[in-house]
Amino acid sequence: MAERVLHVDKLVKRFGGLVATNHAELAVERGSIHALIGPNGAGKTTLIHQISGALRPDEGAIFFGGRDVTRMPMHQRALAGLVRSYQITSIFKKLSVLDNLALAVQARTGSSMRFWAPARGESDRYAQADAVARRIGLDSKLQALAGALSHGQQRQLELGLALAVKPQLLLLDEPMAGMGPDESEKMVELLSGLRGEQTILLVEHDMDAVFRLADRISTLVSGRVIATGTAQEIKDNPEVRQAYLGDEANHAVAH
Ligand SMILES: Nc1ncnc2c1ncn2[C@@H]1O[C@H](COP(=O)(O)OP(=O)(O)OP(=O)(O)O)[C@@H](O)[C@H]1O
Repeated sequence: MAERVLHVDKLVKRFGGLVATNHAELAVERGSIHALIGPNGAGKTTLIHQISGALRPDEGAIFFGGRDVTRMPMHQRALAGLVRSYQITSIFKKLSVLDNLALAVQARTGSSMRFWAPARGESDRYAQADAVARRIGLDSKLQALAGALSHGQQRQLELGLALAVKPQLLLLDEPMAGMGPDESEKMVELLSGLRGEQTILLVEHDMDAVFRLADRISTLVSGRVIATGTAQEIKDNPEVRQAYLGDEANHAVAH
């Protein structure tokens, strides 16, 4: 069995009388793209917040790289490689694509204060930034100002900023949100290209994208993970289909 990067064990989160996370179980394997789906209000955001450290669970545990991080503050989790996109760096619109990426590389290497570091440090950072630009399909836009990019390209750059930090696990919250069909398609292609080399836990409402991208899918209903499996197993699962009845996503699940 592949190594588990993340293991969520019987997690419980209550808001007053509401059980938003109900003994949720989740295991993410290294190198996989794992999607978390569920109807509106199922508790996806609440679960992701507990994994990133923004919210503290009432019961249960979260293991990251085999280490219990349940009580670890958010910034320490990020330093350990558990990174939510937008958490560490955000786009500087007046800087070029390449400069944005070089700054994100620097955020990881933490060398901003080492002004006496050899000049090679800077050329290394730019070489790494250039490599990330190619992975996110912006290698023809290296000198463009980030603010001049299209909406879809800015989302690609945001993905690049997260990748530049070299996370052990990247939490991606709705990467396709607000995108048109062409931009979504581009993002699906880029994320597919990361398969095997970047572990991703993805929350996404676009079921078509989820079914194409995810190696494994966990379905959350009323705070509980009712099923985990491949896209086909999830599509064929009667409980999942039942949970989506009446939801706009039912169409996507049923096809
Ligand atoms: N801070 C809070 N205080 C009280 N209730 C909350 C809070 N945050 C979330 N909830 C409730 O917890 C439940 C789960 O919400 P959550 O936002 O995690 O679901 P979701 O699956 O992310 O939904 P969506 O797909 O609509 O974004 C909902 O009933 C929501 O109203």
